[in-house]
Amino acid sequence: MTRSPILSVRDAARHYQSGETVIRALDGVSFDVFPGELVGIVGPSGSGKSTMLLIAGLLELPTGGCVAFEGEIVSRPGGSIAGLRDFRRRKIGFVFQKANLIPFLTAAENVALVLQIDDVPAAAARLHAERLLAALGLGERLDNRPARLSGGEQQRVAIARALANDPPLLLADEPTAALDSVRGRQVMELFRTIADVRQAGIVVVTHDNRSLDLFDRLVEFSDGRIVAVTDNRPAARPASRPGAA
Ligand SMILES: Nc1ncnc2c1ncn2[C@@H]1O[C@H](COP(=O)(O)OP(=O)(O)OP(=O)(O)O)[C@@H](O)[C@H]1O
Repeated sequence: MTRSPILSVRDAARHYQSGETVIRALDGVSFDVFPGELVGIVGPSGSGKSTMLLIAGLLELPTGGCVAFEGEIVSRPGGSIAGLRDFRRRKIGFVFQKANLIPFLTAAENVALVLQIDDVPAAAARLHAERLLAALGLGERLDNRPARLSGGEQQRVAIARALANDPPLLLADEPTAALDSVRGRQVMELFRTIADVRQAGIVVVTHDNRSLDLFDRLVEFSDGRIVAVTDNRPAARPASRPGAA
C-alpha cells in the first residue's frame, strides 16, 4: 500500500504505578492504520487492548513512545490531553459496547446534536443526520427514541453519530458485545462497508471471533505487547461485499 497511514502508533507504552508495582498495560506497541483498512485488535482479557484504544484515541497520553496522525506526532509523554480535545473531535469517531444514546432525544436528534455542537445550523444538521441514518438502514427509525429501538438499531445510531462529522478514523471497543450473533454480524459488516466506501480507517477491539473474516488485519495482544499480526486481505475474504453506506 503506497498511501500514508492515518494513524501511526510508535513504541507506545502505558505504565501505571500501583504502590510499589508498575503495571505495564501497554509495553512498546507499534502499528499503522491506513485509509480504508479495518483492523481487529484481539487478545485475552487484560492484554492491553482497551488501553491501546485509549492511547490511539487520544483519550490518554502514553508514558512512552508516541501517536501520529497523518504523519504528524500529536501525542507523547508529557503532552496535554486537554489540548487534544478539538483535534480528537474532528479526527476520531468512537463506538463503545453500549450505544450510550441520549434517551430523551430521537435517533435523528442524537446524531444531529454532534453536528450542532460543531456549529452546524440545526436544519442542515438534521438533514445530514437523516441521510446518514437512512444510509445505515434506519430511514424508518429517525423519530424513534432509543427505548423504541433494538440493540442493533441503537448501535447503528451510535455508529451514525460517530460518523456524523466524517472523521478519518473510527475506534470501536467491543461494539458487538451486547448484540446477538445476527445483529453483531450486521454491525461488523457495516464497519466493513464504511471502511470500503468512506475510506475511513477503523480499529475494532473484539472478542467476537465470528466476524474475523471481515478484517484486513488482526493484531493480537498479550501482556501489553503485540504478539502476532495476521494479514487477512481480500483473497482470504468472501468476494461479495455488503452494499454502500
Ligand atoms: N487505570 C489503570 N490503572 C492501573 N491498571 C490498569 C489501568 N487500566 C488498565 N490497567 C491494567 O492494565 C492491563 C491491561 O488492561 P486493558 O483494559 O487494556 O486490557 P484489555 O485487553 O482491554 O482487557 P479486557 O479484554 O478484559 O477489556 C490490565 O492488567 C489492567 O488491570
